[in-house]
Amino acid sequence: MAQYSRISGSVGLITLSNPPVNALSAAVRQGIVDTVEKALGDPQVKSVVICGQDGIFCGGADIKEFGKNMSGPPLIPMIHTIECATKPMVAAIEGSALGGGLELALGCHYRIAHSKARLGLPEVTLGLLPAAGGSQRLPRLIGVPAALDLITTGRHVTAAEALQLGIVDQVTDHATVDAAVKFALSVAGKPLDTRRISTYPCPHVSDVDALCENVMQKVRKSAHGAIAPIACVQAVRAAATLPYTQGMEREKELMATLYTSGQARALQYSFFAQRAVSKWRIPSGARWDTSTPRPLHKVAVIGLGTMGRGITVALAQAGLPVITVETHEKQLMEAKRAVSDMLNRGAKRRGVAPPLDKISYSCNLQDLADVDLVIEAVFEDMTLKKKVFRQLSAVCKPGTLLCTNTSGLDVDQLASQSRNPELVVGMHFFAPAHVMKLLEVVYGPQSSPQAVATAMQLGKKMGKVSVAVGNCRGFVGNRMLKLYTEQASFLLEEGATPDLVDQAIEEFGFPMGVFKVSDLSGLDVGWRIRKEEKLAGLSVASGQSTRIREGRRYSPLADLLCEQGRFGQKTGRGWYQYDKPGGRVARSDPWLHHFLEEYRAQHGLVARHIDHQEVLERCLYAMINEGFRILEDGIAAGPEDIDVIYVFGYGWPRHRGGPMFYSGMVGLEKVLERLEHYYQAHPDVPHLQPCRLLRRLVARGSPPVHKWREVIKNLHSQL
Ligand SMILES: C/C=C(\C)C(=O)SCCNC(=O)CCNC(=O)[C@H](O)C(C)(C)COP(=O)(O)OP(=O)(O)OC[C@H]1O[C@@H](n2cnc3c(N)ncnc32)[C@H](O)[C@@H]1OP(=O)(O)O
Repeated sequence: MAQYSRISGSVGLITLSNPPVNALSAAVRQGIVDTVEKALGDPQVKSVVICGQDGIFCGGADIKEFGKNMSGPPLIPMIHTIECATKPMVAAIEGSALGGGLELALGCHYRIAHSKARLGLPEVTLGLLPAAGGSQRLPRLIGVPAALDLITTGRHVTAAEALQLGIVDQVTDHATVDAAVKFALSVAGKPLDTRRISTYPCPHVSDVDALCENVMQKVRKSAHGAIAPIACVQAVRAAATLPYTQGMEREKELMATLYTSGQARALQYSFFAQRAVSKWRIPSGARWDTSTPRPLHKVAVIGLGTMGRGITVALAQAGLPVITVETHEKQLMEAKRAVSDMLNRGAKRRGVAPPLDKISYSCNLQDLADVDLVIEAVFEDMTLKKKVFRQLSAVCKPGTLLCTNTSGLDVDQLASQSRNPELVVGMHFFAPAHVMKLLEVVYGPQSSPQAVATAMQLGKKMGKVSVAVGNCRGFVGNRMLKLYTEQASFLLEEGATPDLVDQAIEEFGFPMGVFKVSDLSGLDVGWRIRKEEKLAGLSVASGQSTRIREGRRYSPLADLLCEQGRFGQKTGRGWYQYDKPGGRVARSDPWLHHFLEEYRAQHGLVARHIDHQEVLERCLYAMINEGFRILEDGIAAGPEDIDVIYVFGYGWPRHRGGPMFYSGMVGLEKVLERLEHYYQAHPDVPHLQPCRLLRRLVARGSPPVHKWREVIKNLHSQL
């Protein structure tokens, strides 16, 4: 797992070999120990180059080994031996040097990187810290402020930035190993005392305590309860204040707490879940590795409201020529200005030229005759969307893929409007579409493998995490969200306040509570949909109780607020009050509390004490139960799909893995027991009734989440 050869007469070349990313598995570590010993013991070898096979230096520790019994040589002494070597050790960095890979390179005396290489210590994203000396060597090499930035965020830096920071000694545009060998020849025999990073004093910072405290506060605010970023700050502080050996002890202590934490498990699960969803397969049998996407030369977006604009920006930034269509010239020009502004701002941030020339603007649908794919982003109205699909079907060339950006309407109904329903899929983007990472690709029973593959690949090209899901009301994300928001409203009826509910949810780790999100997105959006569904407004059947719809409990609270013109931030009033329409800072609203009291009195409801635990159980378990139903229905292929959707699209705290993973952490028996309890207390809320899959999993001894697919398969085969 590490190959050894001697080249140019006196350079020992060690090549890490563990495709695809040369992760430091037990075998690779053993290989490094053996080959380093060989190189150091060979009198003909005067210097050594360490590189990785297939254009990648090393992706770090083998994450698959985490949580298993440790075998093979540990990293710390291995890197220490390299640093102590009396022959110059040179790291030749191509592709990536991440985590343990960069720590290995920091143990070397010199680092030469290819200009396209990326370097970083992303352990924090896996719930860990760079515990193979990285937290102690990096601050000594580049200073405490820069090390704090890299280690607490886990961000990857380019070779150019790495050179500027002093992480690498040389950057090359040519063959990296050749450059490193040449360099190794030039430094053979030179003293190494000044090249051992662990012996460096940490560069002085005037008030290290204040600096660390400042970063700690920032990290606490953005971490939403994640513990690894905090441990990272503590480890770097140790580097700044303690001698190296004591700093290493502190690094070890901090790592011991993180390594066994549920958060590390959740984040590592999330890492693999994100990759698993790209290997999609759908009930028709089509799958990622046997379906060929269609090449896209030109794409179109119809409808330039908020969503259409964001999608256009994301497409242009991905380098795709886009033609956009709006009905009226005035709206088209307004949208053009907004899109250009967004592109200019994005380009300025990234230091590149804005891709303005990728976009053309039109008011004529006929201009779409030659596009390969259209994303329809018109108003969320089935009649309008159907009309657009009929028109597109008539205008576009044969083979054009028609995609709808609906957030929950029936994709099959839209497909039925097209001459080629097999070429229709949903592409559900999340607002703002040029920022949010999630894309739900919604397939119907007729969607061709090529249509799904093309939408999935387009999502990837746009930098999205794409998840293939089946067609149902709300798809995966919004279908589950409905249960969560519904429980939140019921809790208000029973005695809670928006402030209490949001506080519980934010303490759990969501960046924003359910009511703050509702104020931000606008209460009128849901109100319009509920009116269309005849759940709210004048079309509610007369004689219908205010709090019952279709025989189930219904909370009209949001409708009542809308009737008062309280649409959220945009009107300056919603579940909270704001200093002005468009204001962003939510303040508790005495009017709302009084309104809730009156509402309860009017409906004979007696307010009771509700604690954070109940808020979480009611809101989250109702949503999780629906997640199990979604798996039962085959709408999502596995729990990973649901979890990725929630982490990337709905602010679910990543260090809690996702709703399905979280249910496993809580214990499926407990989730089942609490749902049974709440269903008994609220028999008029059928969604609280534990679903079959949850019961089946508990009956099977609550297997870990990676085993659920087997149980789901068995359940499906019995249906
Ligand atoms: C203590 C802790 C220490 C010392 C650590 O080092 S923790 C690990 C730190 N390293 C990382 O966090 C890097 C993780 N990997 C990546 O960021 C990326 O994979 C990459 C930038 C290295 C390559 O990206 P890309 O080309 O897009 O490829 P994929 O991400 O799709 O990965 C390809 C497959 O490799 C598997 N993989 C990647 N890294 C690791 C790893 N460190 N250990 C084990 N396996 C890894 C990944 O899961 C993909 O597998 P498949 O899906 O193809 O089965």
